[in-house]
Amino acid sequence: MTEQFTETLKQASEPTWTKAVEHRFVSELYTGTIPDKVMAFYLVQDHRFLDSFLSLLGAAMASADTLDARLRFGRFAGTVSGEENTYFLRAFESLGVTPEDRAATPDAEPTIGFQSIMREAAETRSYAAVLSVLNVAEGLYYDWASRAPKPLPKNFVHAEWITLHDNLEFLQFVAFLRDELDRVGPAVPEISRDFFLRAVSLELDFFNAVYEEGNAPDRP
Ligand SMILES: Cc1ncc(C[n+]2csc(CCO)c2C)c(N)n1
Repeated sequence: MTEQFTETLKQASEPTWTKAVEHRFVSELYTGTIPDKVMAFYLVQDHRFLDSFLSLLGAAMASADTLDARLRFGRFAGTVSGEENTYFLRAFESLGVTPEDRAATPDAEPTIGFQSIMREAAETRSYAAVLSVLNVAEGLYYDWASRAPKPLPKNFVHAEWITLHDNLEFLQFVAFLRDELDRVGPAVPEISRDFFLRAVSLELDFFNAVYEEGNAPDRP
């Protein structure tokens, strides 16, 4: 059954997928208790992720095999370029992160890893490879965001990072990505699996990096 293809990939990525979705960063985000220093580090790194992510979306638009898919990627690229970038800038301001601070912060290892896997997927010109990375980057974020308990934290820096990944438009986009990979992935299972599994590992590494020495205080 072709519609189980993404489910098979997700199962194959366990236990890493669940470790990422249930990460300490996620549980502290739910309760609004991530220290500012940790959140600032995460968002500075993630803002860089966004840059390569937009070029991956461009590759999706170029490699898609239908007009409908191209239109959806185009609309989504518009949302990401507008609202999401605004969130980052407001969050940096609220956390006291200046443009100079950002410029002085080097890319963390998982940031470099993500930039290269996104570039690599784009360069394959394979729609399935691009979709595999997108399914992880979007599906894994929807998975944890949609499980957030209510009420959301008061601080918008935390609350909006949840609602950006748990809203109707995002849910529909995640469902679209899944349907697309279920449709085109089974013809190229090895490349799909390779990109999917590597992307899940990078997601976990990305969360782990924010708690590594130098970035975060120890647990109280
Ligand atoms: C490491 C990392 N992985 C996935 C996402 C999720 N994500 C990246 S771009 C984008 C599109 C618009 O929200 C989404 C959902 C992230 N932010 N950071």
